[in-house]
Amino acid sequence: MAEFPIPVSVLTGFLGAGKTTLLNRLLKDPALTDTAVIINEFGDVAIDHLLVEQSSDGVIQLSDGCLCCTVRGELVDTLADLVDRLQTGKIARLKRVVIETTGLADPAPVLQSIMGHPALVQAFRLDGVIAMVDAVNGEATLDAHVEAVKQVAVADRIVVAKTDLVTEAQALERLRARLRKINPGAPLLDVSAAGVAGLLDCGLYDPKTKTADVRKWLGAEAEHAAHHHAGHGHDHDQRVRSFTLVHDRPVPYASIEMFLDLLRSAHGEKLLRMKGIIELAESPERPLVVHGVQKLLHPPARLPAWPDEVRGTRLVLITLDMPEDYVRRLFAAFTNQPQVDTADRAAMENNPLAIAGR
Ligand SMILES: Nc1nc2c(ncn2[C@@H]2O[C@H](COP(=O)(O)OP(=O)(O)OP(=O)(O)O)[C@@H](O)[C@H]2O)c(=O)[nH]1
Repeated sequence: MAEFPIPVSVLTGFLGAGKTTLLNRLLKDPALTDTAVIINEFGDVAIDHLLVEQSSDGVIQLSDGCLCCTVRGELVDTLADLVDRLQTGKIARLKRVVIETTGLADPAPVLQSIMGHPALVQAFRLDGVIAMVDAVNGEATLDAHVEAVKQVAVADRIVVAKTDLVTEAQALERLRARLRKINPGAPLLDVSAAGVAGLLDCGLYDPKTKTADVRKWLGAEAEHAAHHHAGHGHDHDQRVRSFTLVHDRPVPYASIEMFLDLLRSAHGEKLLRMKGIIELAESPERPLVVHGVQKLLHPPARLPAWPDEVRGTRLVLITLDMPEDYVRRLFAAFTNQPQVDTADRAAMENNPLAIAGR
């Protein structure tokens, strides 16, 4: 049987970045037995060579015990089908699902289709997003396609592949620096060092151990936000911003809920990723971990205790073309922080909370 919710890892990366190559290697690790691999292909993207044969129902039992399926239609249907097979005993065990997305995909809709589905959200939980970047073509891809920048921005882990093909060490270092800048919270791994241990179980919150790796990425993000300069070049990268919202006192749940609702309804598609820890007024001893991708918020989880001595609310937002000033004002309004009045009229007019006459 399976222990629900089953962790789902999403492997993204541009066309030819090396996703299938890495996946084939990872699948040899005994830790990945009873894993279902779902290859999310659309349109005329070539069928991946992982699939040696097609079975009538689309699910193949590989010799090592893994299941493999290609999705041409709805990912949701395939996942629901896996749950059905488990429950009817057609599949004996299922420990994990890995979804390899098509190279052009924005991973957010994939994540949303799982986490936004009332039944699937019971059966599956997002473990993490792994983005692969090709060391040879990475820079050009990031320049040409904002989707590639988004893939990197939402990732929990970034893997640089084909480093063996790069002859110029400086070029590789430049790419690494750029990736760190787009997403400072995610560890950056060389494909040669990327194994199951570093890539899976990489989500923010682990329901088994009831712990969250909050401190690590919050620290990195905060550091990044503090040193974020306009920089130069890389138009797409410039559009991606990360910033941290901090409040030192407990916040009522209703305020946080309203803040998040407004933020998502006004700017959902600009909010690439949000992660954070919240000190609730109702129960300040047990921090609330929130974790979202675009409009979608994962079911918030409560930690049994604070991971360290730092209390308060810290929310990190990774955004694309989002007016930071608006978000800061909105957050300040909900956390009752006195607002510093600036001459930024546009921001005030855009603020649904702005009180007339003030
Ligand atoms: N030298 C070298 N070649 C690699 C590496 N990783 C992948 N490749 C090669 O790059 C090509 C594309 O790799 P795939 O693993 O198919 O890439 P993919 O991301 O799955 O590609 P799509 O499914 O088309 O998006 C293949 O010819 C691989 O053999 C690497 O680390 N080093």
